[in-house]
This record gives sequence, structure tokens and C-alpha cells, in this order.
Amino acid sequence: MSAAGSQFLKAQGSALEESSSALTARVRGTVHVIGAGLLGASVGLGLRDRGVDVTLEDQSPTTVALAADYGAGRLRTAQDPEPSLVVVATPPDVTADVVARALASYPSAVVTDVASVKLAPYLELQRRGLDLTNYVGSHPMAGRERGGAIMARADLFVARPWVICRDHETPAEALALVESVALDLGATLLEMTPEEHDRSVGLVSHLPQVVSSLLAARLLSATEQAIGLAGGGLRDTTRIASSDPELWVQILGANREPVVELLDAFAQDLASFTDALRDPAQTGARRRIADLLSSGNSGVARIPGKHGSSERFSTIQVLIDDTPGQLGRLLTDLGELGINMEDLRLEHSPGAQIGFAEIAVLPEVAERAVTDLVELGWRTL
Ligand SMILES: NC(=O)C1=CN([C@@H]2O[C@H](COP(=O)(O)OP(=O)(O)OC[C@H]3O[C@@H](n4cnc5c(N)ncnc54)[C@H](O)[C@@H]3O)[C@@H](O)[C@H]2O)C=CC1
Ligand SMILES: O=C(O)C(=O)Cc1ccc(O)cc1
Repeated sequence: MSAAGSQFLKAQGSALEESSSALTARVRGTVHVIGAGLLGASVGLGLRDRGVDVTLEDQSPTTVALAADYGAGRLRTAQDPEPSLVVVATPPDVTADVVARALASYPSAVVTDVASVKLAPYLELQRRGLDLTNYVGSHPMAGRERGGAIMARADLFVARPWVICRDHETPAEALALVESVALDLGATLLEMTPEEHDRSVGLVSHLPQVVSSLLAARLLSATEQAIGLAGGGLRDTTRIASSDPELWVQILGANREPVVELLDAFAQDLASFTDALRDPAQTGARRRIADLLSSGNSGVARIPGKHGSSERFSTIQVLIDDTPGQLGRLLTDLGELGINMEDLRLEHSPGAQIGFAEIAVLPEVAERAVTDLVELGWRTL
């Protein structure tokens, strides 16, 4: 990794440093991953980095071979003993089936799943009357817009929340094993009931997905000229609109009650806002608009790591030519100037030959950073 790259990663916090530097693992025994796509192969890659023995299984022989080629684990053989832990990373609609099969095939193993919804698979497993002592549902709040082993990353879970849904019958050792995997992958642990989990992700993940997708769909009728004006605002609000529709039909369908409730409330806000804007001269209309917008300010300030923590930093904006190597050179220069980068964000418009890097630094070094960068020939805003 380049000096600049490692400086950036250092800024991401101690969890990453720990996960990438130490080769010891908390998890003991073999971990068997069923579903070797984005999530499964990422679990495999991260655990392999820590020296854990990982075996892989997928209904697609090509996917499992691909994940193994990327170094996410090896294929299970008939001689292999039972794994200590099975991680089910298949689509939500088959999760209960696959968990049930894993509990039957490996009776002494603990089984977890990483499905984005927690109540539906749990209720289905209960409905089947299975002994769920060895099952602990979980959900890492980390993902990418596209699935598949090819998109997998060992550091996908670093510094991300990982929800564990134990129930009162979950033995301490089973819980500890699932927690160990999450910690070995650099995640932070959170305990919730399946109901709490589904309501929470309905708000912070499922509603944003619907809003982002519907917003992006509005662009279909826009002219090329209008699209050419798009900037950071549109990009920020539509990033997740590239997500896989097939996966999201399953997630939203499985969590429809909380999501429909949230969408109804959102539709009311939208109607209230639209009414006020239709006739801003009516009494109280401007105040209603302002109240809704400032509620947005208060809401966004609650997002951890976004406005909360970044307010500790100053941002500097550096213009960069849209040519290969420019960003690398900037990061190297920052490293050589002894300026620690706390965060990095890139902006560039399609068609423009220039973009800018927004770099968060400690307030006490911001002024020197600008002066020194300008001296090295960089243009700042
Ligand atoms: N994509 C994301 O951003 C996130 C996804 N999740 C959850 O992780 C799980 C996996 O999602 P991804 O890795 O994104 O999907 P993916 O499509 O990349 O991988 C799923 C894999 O499961 C395999 N599979 C399907 N049915 C199977 C079966 N019956 N037996 C064995 N293998 C089977 C597929 O062939 C595929 O390789 C889903 O439950 C999803 O809700 C959780 C967090 C984030
Ligand atoms: O929504 C987010 O914040 C993501 O980063 C992507 C994502 C999608 C699905 C999940 O189950 C969990 C995370």
C-alpha cells in the first residue's frame, strides 16, 4: 500500500489498524460460509486474513470457485470435521431454509446468518418447530451497491455496526462465537431483538433505499443538459439507487410493515411540504417549509460519523486535474508535509476536466495545510 493510502486507512480508526495488523483470531475452529457472494466472500476474506480456516459453499459452483480463487476460503471436503461456526450469507428469502439445513447437517456448530431482515427468518424457523439453541441471527450494517464474490472486500465490516439478535435461550458460548467473528472482522457489536432490528433498519436503511431509488428514477425523463448540471447533492442522495433490485424486493417485502408505516409518514411530510410550497403566501406556509427544512438539519446532525464527528475537523478543498496519479500525488504531498488526513471525499462532474478533493484535517493544522499545499503548486478553494 502506498504511504498516502496507509495514511488514509490510519484515519479510519483503531479497529482497522487492529484488524489488519494482528494475525490472531478470537474465533476458534473452522468457519463454514454458505453463500459465497458479496457478504459471504467478504467474511471469508476477512477471516482468512486472520489465519482462520474458512470453507465455502454456494449453490453456484462458479461463485464458490471464484470466491476461493480470490482467497476467501476453500471448498469443504468429506474428510473435514464439523465447523465450529456456520455463517449463512444467502438471499433473505432462502435464509430460513439454509439455516434449517445447516442446523441439521452440523448439529454441534453454532449457526448465524447475515440477512438484512431478522424477524421473518426467525419466525419461519420457529414455525418449523426447530431447536434454535445453536442459532443466533445477526446483521452487519455494511454492504455495497452490487453483490457477488467479485465485489467482496476483507475490510467491508471494519468500524461498521454488527447487530446480534440473541434470545433468552442463547447459550453464552454460542453468543461469544458469533461476537468473535464480528470482532475479528473489525465490526462493532450491537444487541437488538429481531423486532427492534427490523424497525431500526426500516428507518436507517430501507426508507433511504426507497427514497433514493424513486428520486433517481425521476432522472429518466431529464434532458442530457439538465443531467450535466448534477453535482454533489444529487450524487449523495442517489448513491444507493444503484443497488440490486432483486435483493431489495426481498428485503422490502420481508420488512413491509415498518417500511409501509415509514413511507406513510414520509408521504404526509411530503404532502405538507408541497401544500406549503404551492402557496407560500398563505399564513404559516413559509414557517412550515422552514420547520421541515430545519428538522432535516437536526436529523442529519444525529448521523454518527457524518456531521457529529466531522465537526471536530476543518475541511480544505483542493482542485485536482482529472488525470491519473493526481490524487496519489496530493496524498503523498500531505503525508510528506506531516498532515494527517481524517477523511477524504472526492467530487467531479462528468465531462469536467477538473474535480476537487475535500480533505478533513484537525483545525490546528488547516491553515498550514493550505499554505504548504499552495506552495507546492496546488490550488485550493
Ligand atoms: N448486499 C449488501 O449490501 C448486504 C447484504 N446483506 C445480506 O447478506 C445476504 C447475502 O447478500 P449478498 O452477499 O449481497 O448477495 P450475493 O448475491 O452477492 O450472494 C448471495 C449468494 O448466495 C448464493 N445462494 C443463493 N441461494 C443459495 C442456497 N440456497 N444455497 C447456497 N447458496 C445460495 C448465491 O448463489 C450467491 O452467490 C443477504 O441475506 C442480504 O440481505 C447484509 C448486509 C449488506
Ligand atoms: O444501507 C447502508 O447503509 C449500506 O451501507 C448498505 C447496506 C445494504 C443492506 C444492508 O442489509 C446493510 C447495508
